[in-house]
Amino acid sequence: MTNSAIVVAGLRVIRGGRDVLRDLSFTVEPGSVTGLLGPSGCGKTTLMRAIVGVQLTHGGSVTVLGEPAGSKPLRNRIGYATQNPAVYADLTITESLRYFASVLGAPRASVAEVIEQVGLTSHADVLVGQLSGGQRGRASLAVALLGSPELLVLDEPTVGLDPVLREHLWDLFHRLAAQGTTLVVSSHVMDEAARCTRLLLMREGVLLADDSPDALRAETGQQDLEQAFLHLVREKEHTS
Ligand SMILES: Nc1ncnc2c1ncn2[C@@H]1O[C@H](COP(=O)(O)OP(=O)(O)OP(=O)(O)O)[C@@H](O)[C@H]1O
Repeated sequence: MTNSAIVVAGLRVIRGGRDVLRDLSFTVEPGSVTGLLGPSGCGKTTLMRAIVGVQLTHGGSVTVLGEPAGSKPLRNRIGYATQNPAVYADLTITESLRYFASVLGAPRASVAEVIEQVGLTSHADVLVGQLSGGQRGRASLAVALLGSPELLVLDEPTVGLDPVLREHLWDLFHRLAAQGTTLVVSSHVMDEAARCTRLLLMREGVLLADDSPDALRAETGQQDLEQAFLHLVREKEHTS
């Protein structure tokens, strides 16, 4: 328990007067790729915000790498890529990353490395404002990778990408995990679930499942993870 990368206990968040996260509890092990999956609006982004410490919470606790979420010692240990790419339109990819590297105190040499990791080397000198949405998203992911953070929290990093690029990024996520990085990756596309070591399936602010893809298949008797998710939804509706 003490070695968990993330410990969430009884987390409650209210947004816009509504209970958005309701008494969530789970742990995330170091070096895992945890998929946060569920329909649009179920609370994935809110949970990620709570993990990185930028979300006002209304109960429970979130402990990250042994520290309270949002505390100062965590600042350089977490990389967070939001759904809205946070890179400057009037700088090139390389210029943007050099800027963020200096802010984070990351080595300048890591700039070319993270650009290569997200498959943007051929666009390194293109202005961010001239990139496609998917390319901008990858530039933002490159910022999150700077400084080799111990925990990467990635909000829908593969949205809008073609299958080849998605494969490339999932390979990268698993390579990073094999080196000890912990990754939490959200998606509302169930076909990405099979790529995770572990799944947190959410619906309406609660966890429907917290298991490996194989355990989920075995538990529900469904090979297809989308069907497994539907099975759990129906089961929950019967019991509530
Ligand atoms: N700034 C806000 N103010 C009030 N309510 C909000 C705000 N942002 C999100 N919400 C509400 O919180 C709930 C959870 O939103 P959240 O963004 O966490 O969902 P999500 O699962 O990440 O969705 P998506 O997959 O569409 O990104 C939604 O009902 C949403 O309407």
